[in-house]
Order: sequence, then structure tokens, then C-alpha cells
Amino acid sequence: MRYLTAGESHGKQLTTIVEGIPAQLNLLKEDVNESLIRRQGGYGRGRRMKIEKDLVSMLSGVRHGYTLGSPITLAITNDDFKNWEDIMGEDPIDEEQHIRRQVTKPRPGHADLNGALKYNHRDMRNVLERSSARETAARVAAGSIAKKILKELDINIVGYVKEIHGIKANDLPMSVEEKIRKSNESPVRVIDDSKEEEMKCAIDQAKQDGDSIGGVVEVTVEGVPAGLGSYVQFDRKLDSKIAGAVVSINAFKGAEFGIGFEAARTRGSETHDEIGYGEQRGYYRKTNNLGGFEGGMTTGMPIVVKGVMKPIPTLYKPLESVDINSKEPFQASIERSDSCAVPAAAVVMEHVVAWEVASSIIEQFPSDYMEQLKESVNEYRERIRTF
Ligand SMILES: Cc1cc2nc3c(=O)[nH]c(=O)nc-3n(C[C@H](O)[C@H](O)[C@H](O)COP(=O)(O)O)c2cc1C
Ligand SMILES: C=C(O[C@@H]1CC(C(=O)O)=C[C@@H](OP(=O)(O)O)[C@H]1O)C(=O)O
Repeated sequence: MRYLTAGESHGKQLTTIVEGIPAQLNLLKEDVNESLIRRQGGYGRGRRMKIEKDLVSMLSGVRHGYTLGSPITLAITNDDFKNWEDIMGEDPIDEEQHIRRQVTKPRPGHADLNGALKYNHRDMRNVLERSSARETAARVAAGSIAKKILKELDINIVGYVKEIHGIKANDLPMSVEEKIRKSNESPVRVIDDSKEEEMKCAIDQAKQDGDSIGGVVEVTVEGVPAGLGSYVQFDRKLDSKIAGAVVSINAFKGAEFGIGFEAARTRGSETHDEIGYGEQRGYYRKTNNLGGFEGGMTTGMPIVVKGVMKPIPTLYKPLESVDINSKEPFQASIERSDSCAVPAAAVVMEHVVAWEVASSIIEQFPSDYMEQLKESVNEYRERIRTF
């Protein structure tokens, strides 16, 4: 499975081309839209989300509600484009106008300066348009198809907020279904509602101060069989692919599995998950400290992965930077930005992890059409249960 996204933040549309999805997967635009709507929500977002109404058009690869096995093209219109037509149009504009509108003041923490240096853009709009997290809508669209495949295989996935600016949610024992319901009901996508108000207040305070805050997102995947991914080659380790996908989300700076960095402080006897066997269940682990991975392969326990998101770079409270034309320092004031996008990013992380898990399944099992995939996964599950 692979996909490519295209589109600028204030351009006409976002496009995703997805390839390698089995034929005969039931896929409706409502499935994709449900994910897109979830991503748009979440406390702490700025005015842009009031302008956009993310809805997908399926332009290829789906007929009468089922995938064909051919590339699927998904398009999402940027409703804001109508306000940017003269700035984002493809036709040349006069030089004087062009120079007047150039973005020459890079924001610390965003891609502006590095992108300008690399691609030789004197106008940093050429960088910020594509480096914007608007692109995550296209990734969520692709991930929503991966989630459909997982669902058919009885694999459930959910992303929720664990921490916002140091306010930590408690670990609550809940089924994935409950976590989905709880996080969907919460404006900050937290499953521990005792922390909701405190988190909202922290976001309000940051906004009031013209500042921004980050946090931690957790994704849990239940129902994965043991043995997805592989130890035989470094680039086939599924935990590393997931970590890469998490850190590829805009503003994400790290990923950890299970107890993660805490493993630096625990002994082996407190860290490794003891093995048990039951006739119905097959092999299982008595704990899940390693978050569902050993040797780059799933253990059959839930995958539990966290991602850390830094605070949003665009600030009302300006940071010091340098204008690339005058080389003079400046302190920019801005028009709009999110003050905290951790709740929205929980949905993004859920979808990029879903993509990696579904891809590894498609790679490992015959998957030209859904029935074939289901049969071979179930056969494998039965083999390892009685192994
Ligand atoms: C859902 C989401 C919304 C975001 N919204 C903003 C925003 O409004 N303003 C901003 O400056 N950065 C925002 N970001 C973060 C930037 O896109 C990101 O910091 C930038 O692309 C630089 O990449 P890096 O932080 O990964 O190094 C958002 C990120 C996500 C995931
Ligand atoms: C558009 C989205 O997020 C955007 C991500 C983003 C950034 O710099 O990453 C900046 C903001 O865009 P604008 O400058 O137009 O207000 C966010 O709204 C979205 O999530 O759909």
C-alpha cells in the first residue's frame, strides 16, 4: 500500500492517491468524512477551521460503494481558496504586486526559513503553503481507508489525548470502543473527563497570553495478531515504521511504545512482559510494558504508542526573527493561528498509525480482494493460536 498527497494549504484542493487497497472493500464517502470531521474538531483551533468543511470527493477506484483494486483518488476542497485566489492562482502576476505580497519574515519553529534556504524561495509563502498541517487532512483521508481494512479484520484503533501542557490524564482501563466514545464526546479528546476542564483552561490561558501549548497523544490498536512486521531487515521493523509515521506529523517531536523512555529507569525483571498460554487465547503476555512490540514485530498484545507534539510555532506573542530582505530583526504580529492542536492531532496520529498497521498486513498476506485477505489472516490467527 502506498499513497501520495498533493495540495497547498490555501490552494484549490488537497488530493490523495492511494494504491494497493484490496478490491471489494466496502467504502463510502461517509467513512472518509467521519474521519475528516473528527480531525477538524477539537478545542484550541483557530478561525481557519470555521471556514473549512472538509468533505471528500472520490474521483477514482470506487464503484457502487466498493473498491476496485485500482488507485483511489480522494479530493478535499479548500473552502478558504476563494479568499486567496489572487495570491494562490497559477497564472503569473505582475512583478511589483508579487514583491509586495512576499512573505519574508520566517517564524521560529515553522518550516519557513529552512525551506526558503533549501529551495531558494525569496517568498516564503512557497514554503508555508505546503509545510502547513492542512496536509494532514489528506493523510487522514488515506488513513480512513486503512481503518476500514482493519475493522474488517476485527482490529480496532483509537487515538486520544494523554497530556496537555503538563496536565496528565489518568490511565483508565477501558475497551477501545469505550475509548472511542469517550474521546469523541470530549472537546479535548481525553478519555479521563476529570482532566477536561483543566486542559481547556490551559488552552484558554495560552490563547489569552498570545501563546501556544503542546501535549502527548496516545494511540491504542487492539486485535493485531502476533508477528506483524519483521526482525530480518532493519527497514521491515513495524515499530520503527510507526515511529517514523508519528514523527512525520507536523509538530511531532518523538514517539514511545509502552513504558517507552521510562524503560531507562526500570530493571529487566520489571520491564519484560512474561509469557502465558491459554487454549482459547493462545500465547499472551501478562503485562504490556513494551507496548505490543518485540523484535520489530507485534506480540499480539495491543499496540500502545505515544507521540509528543510541541507547541504551535505561529504566535500572537511574537518571537524574535530576522527579515530575509533587510536582514533586520523584527517581531511579527499575526492574523490567525491555532493555540493548541493536540486534540486534532490525536485524530491524525490514529490515522497514520492505522495506515502503517494495515500496510504491514497487506504486505504479509495475500490481499488482492477482501475475502482472500480475511481468510488468510484468520487462517494465520488459528495457526499461531495452536502453535
Ligand atoms: C493539526 C495541526 C494543526 C496545526 N496548526 C498550526 C497552526 O495553526 N499554526 C502553526 O504555526 N502551526 C501549526 N501546526 C504545526 C506546524 O504545521 C508545524 O510546526 C510546521 O509544519 C513545522 O514542522 P515541525 O514542527 O514538524 O518541525 C499544526 C500541526 C497540526 C498537526
Ligand atoms: C488548515 C489547517 O490547519 C492549519 C495548519 C497551519 C500550519 O501552519 O500548520 C496553520 C493554520 O492555517 P491558516 O494559516 O490558514 O490559519 C491552520 O489552520 C487544517 O488543519 O486543516
